[in-house]
Amino acid sequence: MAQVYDRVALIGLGLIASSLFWAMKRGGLAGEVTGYARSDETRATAREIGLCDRVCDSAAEAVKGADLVVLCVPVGVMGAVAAEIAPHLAPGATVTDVGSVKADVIAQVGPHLPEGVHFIPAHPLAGTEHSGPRSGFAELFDNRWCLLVPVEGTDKDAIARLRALWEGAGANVEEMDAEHHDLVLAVTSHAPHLIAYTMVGVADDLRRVTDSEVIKYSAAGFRDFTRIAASDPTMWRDVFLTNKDATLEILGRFTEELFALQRAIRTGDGDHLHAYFTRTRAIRRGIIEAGQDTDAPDFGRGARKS
Ligand SMILES: NC(=O)c1ccc[n+]([C@@H]2O[C@H](COP(=O)([O-])OP(=O)(O)OC[C@H]3O[C@@H](n4cnc5c(N)ncnc54)[C@H](O)[C@@H]3O)[C@@H](O)[C@H]2O)c1
Ligand SMILES: O=C(O)C(=O)C[C@]1(C(=O)O)C=C[C@@H](O)C=C1
Repeated sequence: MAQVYDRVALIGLGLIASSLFWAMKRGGLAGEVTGYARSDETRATAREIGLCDRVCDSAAEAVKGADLVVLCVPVGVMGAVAAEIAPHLAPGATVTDVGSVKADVIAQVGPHLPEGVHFIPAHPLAGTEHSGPRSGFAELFDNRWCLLVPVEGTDKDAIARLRALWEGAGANVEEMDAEHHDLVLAVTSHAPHLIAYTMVGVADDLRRVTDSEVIKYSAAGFRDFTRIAASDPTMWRDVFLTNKDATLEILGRFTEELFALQRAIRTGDGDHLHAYFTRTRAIRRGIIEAGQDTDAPDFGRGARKS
């Protein structure tokens, strides 16, 4: 695969940055990759495991001369990091991010960037419940979506280059506008995470009553909830605080449906329950038939490493 950028800087060295680093190395997509993380400990780990060609002690040093800068920090601090790096960006460089929320990140970052720097927000729809510099792996983005959310008037060549990077990292790339992105992700990722957090919290409360039975006998569905609920607290706190409106809109609809199901159970309305579950089963089958579940063994892609 051809090199896409001469110099890439990764700011924040956790799951997504480390996965992108290994994917870039696998594909020969970047010349030199520099990296910076806020904590001494993370930088020391990165040096120890060879994460980045050069680990820098400041964000300013990491972005110096870079033609691509990737912000891989929690969405709540994107603006502060952008302010820190802005004076040190090379003219003509591209700044992108991997944040799970887009409108708020655009509002935070955009105002800090100087004229002549291209800003192309992005979001790879791939992750695990693990975090930190040791958690990444080169295959994370294989056959996953990466959404680019360019603001109006962005340079087409700069977009094409970022697209080539993500495709080289294994992802399928599409463009979307920020508001739509945030609503779609509220349905497919943010609200489901909140529900998982809540369900595990409920079980934990119950555990105090029934000793360790909830954990001991936990079935597959609940185990999946516990995996999701083990995700990084800082990342998810920031996701909910920055995608507030869309998440509250979806949770409102969720609550209405839940009340309707609750009522059907109380009144013994089996027809309602059966019709509802038939509809949801068809949705799952539609996803599988469209080949969009990369975890499904039906497609021979194997289970995802996490
Ligand atoms: N984990 C996922 O499933 C997933 C998937 C797609 C996108 N994202 C997004 O990617 C971004 C990174 O998530 P991650 O899972 O890699 O998190 P992570 O916790 O593994 O890594 C975050 C890194 O940012 C560093 N950091 C935090 N604040 C900083 C600051 N002010 N300056 C410099 N470094 C700082 C942390 O020390 C850490 O190295 C987030 O915006 C998240 O929303 C996460
Ligand atoms: O598989 C997981 O652990 C994830 O939660 C990954 C997941 C998701 O919801 O699908 C989480 C947050 C992202 O912004 C993108 C991907």
